[in-house]
Amino acid sequence: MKAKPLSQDSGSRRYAYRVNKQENRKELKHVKIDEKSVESKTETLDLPKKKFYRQRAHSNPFSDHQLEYPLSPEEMDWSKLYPEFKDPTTGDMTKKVTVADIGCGFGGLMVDLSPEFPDDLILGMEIRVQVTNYVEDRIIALRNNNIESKRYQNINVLRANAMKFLPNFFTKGQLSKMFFCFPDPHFKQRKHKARIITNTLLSEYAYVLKEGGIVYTITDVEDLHNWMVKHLEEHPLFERLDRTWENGDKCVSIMLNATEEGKKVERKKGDKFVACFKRLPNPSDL
Ligand SMILES: C[S@@+](CC[C@H](N)C(=O)[O-])C[C@H]1O[C@@H](n2cnc3c(N)ncnc32)[C@H](O)[C@@H]1O
Repeated sequence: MKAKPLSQDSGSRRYAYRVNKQENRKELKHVKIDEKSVESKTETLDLPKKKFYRQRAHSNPFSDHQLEYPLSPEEMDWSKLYPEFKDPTTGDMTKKVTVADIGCGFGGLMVDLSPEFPDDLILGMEIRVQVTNYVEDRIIALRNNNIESKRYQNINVLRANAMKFLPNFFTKGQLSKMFFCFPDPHFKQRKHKARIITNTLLSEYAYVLKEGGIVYTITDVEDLHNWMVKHLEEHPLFERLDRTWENGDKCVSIMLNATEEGKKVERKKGDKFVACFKRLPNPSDL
């Protein structure tokens, strides 16, 4: 008989850990923390451990993953992800998501962006289930452990295929920043169509980005960097920003150092290639 993977073997530590975290997640995920409970609250939550969230390195972006997504942005209930930003009297959100980390992986970029942009709602989109669960658990723990300062209330993650459903989540011109940090390189020629920057997808990114909004890209794979630059430069709605701009931008320095992939590249003393692009006005608006 074939052995079950550890994640499904009810006797394994990983299974027990995941079940426990899942219960926690169900209980804490959408809870707005009651300030009155702050004084009596002493329990700190441990940050999740990556070893319990292992899964395959890649997920096919063309598969049908049975993902949940709203029929239109109006149907999305953001208050579940950012309960602190729900107006208790009107029930409306006081802010909209304006920053998206596409393929956020383990969420390091959002964690570092959060205190720098406390008034922006930042959303990570991640296709892999266990990686998304890890980020959810990380944010639950960070919020819980920073109740008084209310830090990390402006970040959250959604399991989503960013190559398929972006306009279901965001209205036209909603975003001011989109990050593509160390995207999967899909090295083989026949797999290039699975890359997250393509002509068609760039038009979708241009739709959800506001005029003057920024696309940030970083990778350690030079060929992928050249690919992203070529496609973005060829697109009529994007213009590359120069090195001086990059050097003066706070997000570039965060992006260079905060992500888990970036740290891995750092340890191996690899190169990091950065390119940033500004969303231009639609020609019809000129
Ligand atoms: C190499 S990792 C980089 C993670 C993170 N940005 C970092 O720098 O540490 C690429 C991530 O993108 C995710 N991903 C790939 N295609 C995606 C898609 N279509 N939608 C959402 N996430 C995707 C992968 O699951 C993976 O976690």
